[in-house]
Amino acid sequence: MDLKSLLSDVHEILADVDAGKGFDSLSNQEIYAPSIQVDRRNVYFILHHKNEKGYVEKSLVVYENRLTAGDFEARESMEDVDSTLLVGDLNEKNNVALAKRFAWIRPVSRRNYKYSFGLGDRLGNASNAHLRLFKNRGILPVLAQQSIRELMLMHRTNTDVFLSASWAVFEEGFDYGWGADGDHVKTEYEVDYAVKVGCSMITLDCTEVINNEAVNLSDEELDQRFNELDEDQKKYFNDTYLNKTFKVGDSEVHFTKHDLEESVLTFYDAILFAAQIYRDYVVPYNLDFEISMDETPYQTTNPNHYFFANELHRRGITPVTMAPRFYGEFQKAIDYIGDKDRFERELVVHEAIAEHFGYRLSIHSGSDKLSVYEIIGRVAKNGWHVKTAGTNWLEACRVIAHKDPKLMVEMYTYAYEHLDDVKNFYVFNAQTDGKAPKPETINEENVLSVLSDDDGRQVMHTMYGSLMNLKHNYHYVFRDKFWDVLKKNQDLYDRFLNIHIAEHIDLLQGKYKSKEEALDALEPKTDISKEY
Ligand SMILES: O=C(O)[C@@H](O)[C@H](O)[C@H](O)C(=O)CO
Repeated sequence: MDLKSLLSDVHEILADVDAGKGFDSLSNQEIYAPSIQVDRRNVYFILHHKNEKGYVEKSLVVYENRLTAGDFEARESMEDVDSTLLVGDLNEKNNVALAKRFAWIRPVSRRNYKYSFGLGDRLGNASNAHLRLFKNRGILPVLAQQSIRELMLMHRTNTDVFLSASWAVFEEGFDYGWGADGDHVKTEYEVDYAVKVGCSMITLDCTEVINNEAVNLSDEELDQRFNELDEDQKKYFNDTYLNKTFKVGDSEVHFTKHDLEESVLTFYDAILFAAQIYRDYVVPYNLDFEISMDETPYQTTNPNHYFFANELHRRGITPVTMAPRFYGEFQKAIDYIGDKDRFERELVVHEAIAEHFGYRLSIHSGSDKLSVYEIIGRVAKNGWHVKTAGTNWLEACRVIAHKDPKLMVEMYTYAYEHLDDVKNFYVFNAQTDGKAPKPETINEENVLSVLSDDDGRQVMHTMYGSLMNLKHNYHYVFRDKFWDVLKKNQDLYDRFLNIHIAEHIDLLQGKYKSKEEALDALEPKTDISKEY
């Protein structure tokens, strides 16, 4: 690296600051201008250098008083008067050093934000595009959001997820605030893991402690099971809820005997677990707390939701968000399935319950649900948290389908033929309905169509781990080729991400009133891949 030339770049930046100029005409165009930070006479920025392979290599440049510059790990450096100019990697040590200087590269709670959006980035290279889209939108992006399931299947660590998000925040100069979610944590071990990495939020997934048998019991069986409880428990539950109607906003929630007994037998274990995690982790670490029950096989009724929220409230617990399992199907990678009118009617009551107890609703598997975002945006007046994740991975697959269709055909074929790999991790239509495009019908000319087919999308959405970690003779079968294509086409990936997530938030924020209107406005009318 030509350090003398970099030193003149630093002096040019300082001169621009003194002259009150911006950084839009710097001599060195490898300086990524949004990353420039100037603090007194100290200067920090990220360099983008395109190497011979066509990959963008990123380096951190720091010009800081020599008495403190030792916090950073330099690849190379030089002294200049009382300062040190150094060039380093975007690694954990340098991220920690920067966080001492810029607190906003550390995640914050969603507590003070009305709108927040989960952007699970399975590959670790989507956050820059996301941040450029979220600037000035008034939505807190939860950039670091990978479930334990995704970490395990992708062979990633939460540290990697956290750092790739934090570096993107610095690089884009995004000081509005961002979140890091220990997503779908189910045990104390997983909660502790998320906390110790530095997550600002946990999504406590109660699936394992929710009793799903209760919902299938007859009234007699339910009553028999309920009457096995301690006398004082039964007295409390009956006195508090039986045949009671609770007013929440303009709505009401009524508890029949069935509602009460089903709610207790289904959720009381989960309530006690959530209360314990709250006591042992949320309070001590001042965590942003989300409770999710969206991956249970049965819908969360309005009485179920009220019961859960009220029992938390009695214990002095108010989550930031709660994720019931709403009416209808919120499956991975495809639009909402169900009666939208009934979805809206019940969402209104769920929203009233959330407002009554002081939290927001969280919409899980929120990606691609374009047909109900207008409803959610309009009904959730208290604000919303929408969580997407695998949908960004599919936009990376879109780059592959455009730039290396042969590779995409091979990946889809493998995913289709090995779909059983994920049968213990996900539940989706493509596993059973036999509608996914058959590999023998897919070729280099039509492989892109897989990403606009519901079942094809679900096959690719869930098989990310199998695809990226498959080896033959100790070599990765797809991973290295996948990354080679993606790194050479990061700009195209960023463009696809921007279009795709804009469709989500423009509908949620009411810019467009229907899925059709949003797609017509945002979906390219030509093959934009040819521009890259
Ligand atoms: O695949 C996963 O485990 C995640 O994408 C998870 O489903 C996601 O974080 C979520 O809950 C919202 O889509």
